[in-house]
Amino acid sequence: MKKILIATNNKGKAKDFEALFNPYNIEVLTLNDLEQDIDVEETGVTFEENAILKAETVSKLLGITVISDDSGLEIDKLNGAPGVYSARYAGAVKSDEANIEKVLTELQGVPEAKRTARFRCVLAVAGPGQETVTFSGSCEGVILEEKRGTNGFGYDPIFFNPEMDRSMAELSPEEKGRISHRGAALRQLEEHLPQLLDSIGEQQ
Ligand SMILES: O=c1[nH]c(=O)c2ncn([C@@H]3O[C@H](COP(=O)(O)OP(=O)(O)OP(=O)(O)O)[C@@H](O)[C@H]3O)c2[nH]1
Ligand SMILES: [Mg+2]
Repeated sequence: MKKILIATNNKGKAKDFEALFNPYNIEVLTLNDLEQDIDVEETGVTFEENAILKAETVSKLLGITVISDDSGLEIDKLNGAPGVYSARYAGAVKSDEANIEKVLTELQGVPEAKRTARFRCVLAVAGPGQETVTFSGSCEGVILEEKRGTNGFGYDPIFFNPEMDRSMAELSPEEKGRISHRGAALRQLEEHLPQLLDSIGEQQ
């Protein structure tokens, strides 16, 4: 079985990637599976900058081809916040719970029609001797007034997807993959898959 390293420490993302790579018979590994601790500082101001930064840093460090994911939630009423700061919106320590509370407080009293938002995801593929490439996807939705569902991670319980008529956290990983920002970006990456499989094949 081929293996691909996703340059992430986020276990929720890892589950999304597993659902998306399973059909290709590719095993998903993340930075949590390595012995050394790697945490790249995200100094970029766009998803693309951060995705490239994470992929290139980890690829150079390990000398292999990796995929990174930089993603986040943009809420129109909050002028696009939390955006690239989604992971640590409520403070330096990453807490999905505290982030959700902060968003719900900021949107208190805002009617449904003005609670529009989208998830964005940029994937970067970097490898030795290869030009880094990026792929992006987005997913439109509405911020709920309270949490619904227990699947997924991050803001999934308060992100309602009109297409599925459920919150992201009420979807199975496969259902989420069909409509999510990450799924959309990965389908873009599909065109690059032969090249990607070639480069990860050589690192077995
Ligand atoms: O409900 C959600 N469903 C999703 O599908 C999703 N995708 C991203 N996010 C949010 O955006 C941050 C990413 O920030 P981020 O790209 O810097 O990742 P991260 O710091 O969590 O891990 P790493 O990959 O950097 O190691 C995450 O923590 C989440 O808060 C999501 N929330
Ligand atoms: Mg991060």
